[in-house]
Amino acid sequence: MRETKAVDQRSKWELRRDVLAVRARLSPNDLLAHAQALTRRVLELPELTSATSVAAYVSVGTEPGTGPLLDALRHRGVHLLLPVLRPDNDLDWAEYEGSHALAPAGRGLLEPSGARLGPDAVTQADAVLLPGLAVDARGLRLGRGAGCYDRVLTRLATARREPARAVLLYDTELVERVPSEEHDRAVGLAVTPGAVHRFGAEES
Ligand SMILES: Nc1nc2c(c(=O)[nH]1)N(C=O)[C@@H](CNc1ccc(C(=O)N[C@@H](CCC(=O)O)C(=O)O)cc1)CN2
Ligand SMILES: Nc1ncnc2c1ncn2[C@@H]1O[C@H](COP(=O)(O)OP(=O)(O)OP(=O)(O)O)[C@@H](O)[C@H]1O
Repeated sequence: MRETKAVDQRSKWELRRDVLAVRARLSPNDLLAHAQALTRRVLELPELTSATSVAAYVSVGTEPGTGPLLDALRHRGVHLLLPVLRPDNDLDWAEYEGSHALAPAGRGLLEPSGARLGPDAVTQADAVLLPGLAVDARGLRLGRGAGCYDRVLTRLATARREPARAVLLYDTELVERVPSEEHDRAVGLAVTPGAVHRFGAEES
């Protein structure tokens, strides 16, 4: 049991390293083109066209770009929540009030400067957009390893909330299997610049 855990941790670490190495090779032009394509696909999702409140995040570095998406959703009148990383790796939330109201935070993140609404604020969202490094055919995702979004998914389940949950990735980050642990919970969707993937119960 202990040994299996150690093997899983190692394979998670290796997959994270490989994905980040591929991302590091993206040019500024690639990043822009992918962000635009991703924005189009997310905006077209029926789950998003009907949403009045969406929990999203501000992409940084070589992550699939969410900047244009945040502004388009805000323009639609959507109430947008953005995460604020707490010292215990849980996420607090604050409203997106435009790019001028984002401030540099720890770990290279950009966070909203407005009032903190508390970790439970995410349970009020109609849709949650999650960062990630890979997702598999079961909808299980691999994140950066702090467990922030594992906690979010647990919090939604505890509150018996089932908002649409979509992880935003590049096309190459859909894999057959990610190493998973008992605390991992599946998401229903993965959106990449090239496609929308639906998993499990949300499959159509
Ligand atoms: N843009 C964005 N915002 C986000 C996340 C994310 O993945 N991306 N998060 C997702 O949970 C939460 C913040 N959690 C984080 C947890 C760990 C690290 C981290 O390990 N950073 C590295 C440096 C960044 C890198 O990987 O290049 C570090 O500090 O060593 C970053 C964010 C909420 N906001
Ligand atoms: N619901 C939870 N509550 C508290 N801690 C949790 C929860 N889920 C996972 N964790 C802890 O978070 C740590 C990292 O988990 P894991 O490797 O699955 O992260 P990840 O999915 O890659 O990252 P993230 O969720 O931040 O994107 C683990 O040590 C785990 O114990």
